[in-house]
Amino acid sequence: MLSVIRAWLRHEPRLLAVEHRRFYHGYLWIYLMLFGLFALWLPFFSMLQEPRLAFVSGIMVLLAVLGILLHRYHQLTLALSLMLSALTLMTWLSVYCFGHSAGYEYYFFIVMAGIHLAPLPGKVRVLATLVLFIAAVSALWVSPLHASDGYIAVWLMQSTNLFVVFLLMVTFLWRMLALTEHFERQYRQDASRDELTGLLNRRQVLRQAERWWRDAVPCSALMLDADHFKLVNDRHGHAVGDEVLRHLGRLLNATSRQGDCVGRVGGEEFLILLPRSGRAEAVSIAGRMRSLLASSPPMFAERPIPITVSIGVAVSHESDSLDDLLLLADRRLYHAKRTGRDRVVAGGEREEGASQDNLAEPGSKEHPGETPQANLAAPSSRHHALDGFSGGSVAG
Ligand SMILES: Nc1nc2c(ncn2[C@@H]2O[C@H](COP(=O)(O)OP(=O)(O)OP(=O)(O)O)[C@@H](O)[C@H]2O)c(=O)[nH]1
Repeated sequence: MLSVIRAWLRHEPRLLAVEHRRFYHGYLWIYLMLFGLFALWLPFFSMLQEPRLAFVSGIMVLLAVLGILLHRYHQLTLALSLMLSALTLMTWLSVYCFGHSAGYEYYFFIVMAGIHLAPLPGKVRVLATLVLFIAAVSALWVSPLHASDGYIAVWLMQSTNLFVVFLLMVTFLWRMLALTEHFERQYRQDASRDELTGLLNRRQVLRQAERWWRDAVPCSALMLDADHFKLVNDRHGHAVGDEVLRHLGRLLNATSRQGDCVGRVGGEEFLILLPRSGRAEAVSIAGRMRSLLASSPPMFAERPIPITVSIGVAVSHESDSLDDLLLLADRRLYHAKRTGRDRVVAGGEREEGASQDNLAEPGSKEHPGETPQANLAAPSSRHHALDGFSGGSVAG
């Protein structure tokens, strides 16, 4: 039962704008605490033989339940107005009955915090603060200075109220801060991840490359592109194409080592950075990626979807700048595509010579003037003739 209530309360309001999520969770917490407070006041006021206040507390408990329900179903402003009005009224009546030395006036500060931590328009905040101020002053005017005889010691009542207000205020602020931190971390993570595959996105992987290059960390770059991916989309549909990309992402993650950096930098193009790895190790990892894909292809309707990848490998000591390194990896990827796909190209005399010729116009007939640099600057738009598959190989 408790877990059902907890799950119901913890339900993430996806339909809410992101800037309102913190407000939703933080205020739900404070509404629950107010519900508890009103529920405690009911027997407390009955004990003090204040039937009017006990009766009002009962009504406040019901209003708090209503406020929580409204809030839970995203009627945030309505719930806020209801809860803050209820607390103001309750505070006003308590000050009126017990006098303004019993500590009830402190609850006006909770209302004040509730107004100013909510995402309300500036004018509404000013107006609400003014109304609250008038309510607070009028309560002090009409109430006696000291709690009348017959109540528990005034100092005890005042201290208890002060304690409760401290508790509410600290919990509220702590909760709002914790939520702010939590959501900031989540947004930062969302901003650095590729939504489809969960890998790093283009900006983050390039940022990591810049960091390593600046710190002179030797590394290899693997530029990987799915072969004839358009055919997968055309034959099986875009949703299956997405699943294939996810599968590829998982596979790249599985084959990379701790500390490697794997990102999706274009539609079906991935960049893998291997710090402190030479050419031999990079080629071996690239080969492992290819063979793992061959042995565990993505499945659709319990049938494998044959897919291969082409990979261009470049090593940092071959280049004078990061741009050059990535450009070289991209050229080799392009060369792998031109020479049959389903292969790793990692440099070497034969490939370099051939690639120089080929790369003078790398955009091919379909994209005259497209350069590998253009491929780096924007998600892949490389198109090639659909020449037949050739057996996998490692050139270099
Ligand atoms: N399903 C899916 N398809 C995508 C996504 N991003 C890009 N694509 C598709 O990927 C295909 C890329 O096609 P091309 O650039 O012609 O490349 P290709 O068919 O893989 O051919 P080669 O790279 O030459 O082997 C296009 O059809 C895009 O629509 C994506 O996020 N999901």
